[in-house]
Amino acid sequence: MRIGILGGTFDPIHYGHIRPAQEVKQQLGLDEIWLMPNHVPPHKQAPNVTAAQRLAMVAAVCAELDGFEPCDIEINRNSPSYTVTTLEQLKRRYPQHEFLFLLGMDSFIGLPSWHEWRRLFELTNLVLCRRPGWQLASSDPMFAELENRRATVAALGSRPNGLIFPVDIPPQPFSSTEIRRQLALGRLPGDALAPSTQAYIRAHGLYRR
Ligand SMILES: Nc1ncnc2c1ncn2[C@@H]1O[C@H](COP(=O)(O)OP(=O)(O)OP(=O)(O)O)[C@@H](O)[C@H]1O
Ligand SMILES: O=C(O)c1ccc[n+]([C@@H]2O[C@H](COP(=O)([O-])O)[C@@H](O)[C@H]2O)c1
Repeated sequence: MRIGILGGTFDPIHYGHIRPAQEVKQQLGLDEIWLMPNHVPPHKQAPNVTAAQRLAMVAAVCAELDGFEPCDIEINRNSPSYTVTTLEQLKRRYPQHEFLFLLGMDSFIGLPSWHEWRRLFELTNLVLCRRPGWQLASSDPMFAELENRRATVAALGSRPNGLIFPVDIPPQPFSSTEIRRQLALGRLPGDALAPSTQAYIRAHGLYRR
């Protein structure tokens, strides 16, 4: 199977995660998307709710979507969720699958700060999703990286690593930070959250001040 992995803190999961992943699955004809919450985010403060709660919200969303699965490999590893470590673990555990790693433009611009980031290109292909508010300047070192590794859908199907596919998707102007801010003010941003996520947040009283 060809599987797209979207890793994230998902604090909480929102349509800026879900819709790009759906588009990627459809445009690339992937068999599945795995949504993978991290345990210890390498570059962020500790999440606002527990890992189990973030995974539960992700799992509820996956249950409503065809071909979406939650992946708990990082949650079950009690060490920083470095993506290269995870990809090696996934490849060992599922040698029969091909994995592609999905990420938004903000993550891509920050890639040089990731643990052993160049090894990502030995392990996988990247699918780059645009994100409102994040533009790749031609002076950015990642601009040249993208141009050197830019792939078509056909090329992506012929090589398992080293390529970047920038996917054309409708922009999704959502972020977990803004959603947490709204929730702390007592507002439920219904346009940004799946019904199951809204229900979980309400039932567990999450993100209140
Ligand atoms: N609106 C969006 N459009 C495209 N990609 C997104 C969007 N929101 C998040 N992503 C991508 O999804 C992955 C996981 O994101 P994450 O869980 O950190 O959400 P976030 O909204 O950026 O969170 P926070 O606001 O807490 O930083 C990252 O690769 C990120 O770039
Ligand atoms: O490997 C790293 O050093 C690394 C640094 C920052 C982020 N990541 C991964 O990138 C994904 C998105 O991260 P975040 O912080 O935007 O939620 C998630 O799977 C993180 O574990 C990975």
